[in-house]
Amino acid sequence: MIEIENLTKRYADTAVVDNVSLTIEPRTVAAIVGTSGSGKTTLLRMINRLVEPTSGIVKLDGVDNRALPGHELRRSIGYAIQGHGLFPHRTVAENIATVPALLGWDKARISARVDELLTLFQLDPADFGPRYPHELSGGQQQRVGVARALAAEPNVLLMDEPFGALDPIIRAKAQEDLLAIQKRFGTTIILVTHDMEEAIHLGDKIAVMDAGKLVQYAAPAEILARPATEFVETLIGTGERPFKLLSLEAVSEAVEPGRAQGEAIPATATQRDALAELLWSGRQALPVKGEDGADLGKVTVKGLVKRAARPA
Ligand SMILES: Nc1ncnc2c1ncn2[C@@H]1O[C@H](COP(=O)(O)OP(=O)(O)OP(=O)(O)O)[C@@H](O)[C@H]1O
Repeated sequence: MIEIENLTKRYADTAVVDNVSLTIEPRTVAAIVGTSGSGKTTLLRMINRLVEPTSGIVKLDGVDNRALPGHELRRSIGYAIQGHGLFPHRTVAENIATVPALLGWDKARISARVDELLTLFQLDPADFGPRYPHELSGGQQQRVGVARALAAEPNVLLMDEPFGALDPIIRAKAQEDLLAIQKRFGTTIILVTHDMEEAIHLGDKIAVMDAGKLVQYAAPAEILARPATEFVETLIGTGERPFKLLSLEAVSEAVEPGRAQGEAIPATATQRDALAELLWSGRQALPVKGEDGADLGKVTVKGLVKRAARPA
C-alpha cells in the first residue's frame, strides 16, 4: 500500500504539488492525469525521492520512504519513463540486468530473470538479449524499458507517460501487456498520463491533478458519472462520456437471454466494441460467444443504450 499524506513541493513561491493526500491499494493501478504542468511528474518522483518533498510524507507498506537512502529506495521501486532511458552502450540483456546486478544477484538468477522478462514481453531472448537499444524499434525499446523496471521484482512500479511515444496500435498492445503483467506479478502501478482514455482503461482509480492540487481521486466509473469539477468534466470530454462508460465493462456483463443472427462477439470484448459493431452493421442484436465458442445469448442496442446513460 502507498500512502501519500499532505505532500507538497514548492519551487520558490509556487506549490507545484499542493498538499496532496491519497492512498493506493496494493496490486492496483492508479493513473495520475492532468494538463501539462499540473504536477504529475513531480508527485510521481516524490514517491521514489527523485524529488524531495518540501513537506508531507510518503509511506510504502507503512514505512516512511525516507527510512532508506534514496539510491537504495530506488532499487526497490521500478521506474519506467517515456523515451525508455535505456543505456545506449549496454545490450538489452545488460540493460534489464542493471538493478539485479546492483543488488548482487548471482549470474544464473539474473540470466534466468532476463530470459523470463524478454519472453514475457514477446522478445526472443537469444535474438534480442545481445542487441543494443538502437537495433530495436521504438515499441521494442519501450518493452525493454518496462522489463528493466520490473527486473528486480519490485512491488511498486512508477511509470511516467510510458506509452506516450507509441503509435495507437502498438500503444493498445503495450497497455494490454502491462495489465497482463500487473495481474501476473501483483505489482502496484502508478502511471502518469495526460490521456484520460488511457487512465480510464488502465486505472483502478484515477487521480486528477489541476495546478498542483488533487481535484478528484476515484474509480473511472465514478469520475465519468460524477466529475468533481468543471476541469474534470473537460478532461473527460462530455461528448465521449457514454462511450467511455461502456468501455469500462465487458460484453459478458450485458448479455441477455435469446438468440441473434450473424457473427458473434466474444464475451470478453468491451460493451463499447459491441455497440460500435451493432451500429456499423445496422443490427439490433449480436450473438455473444464464450471463450470455448459456446453461445451465451445476445447483446442488444436497446440494452447498451440503457447502460450508457448517466448512472443514478
Ligand atoms: N526543478 C524545478 N524547478 C522549478 N520548477 C520546476 C522544477 N520541476 C518542475 N517544475 C515546475 O513544476 C510544475 C509541475 O511540473 P511537472 O513536471 O510535475 O508537471 P507535469 O504535470 O508532469 O507536466 P507534463 O505533463 O508537461 O510533464 C511546472 O510548472 C514545472 O515548470
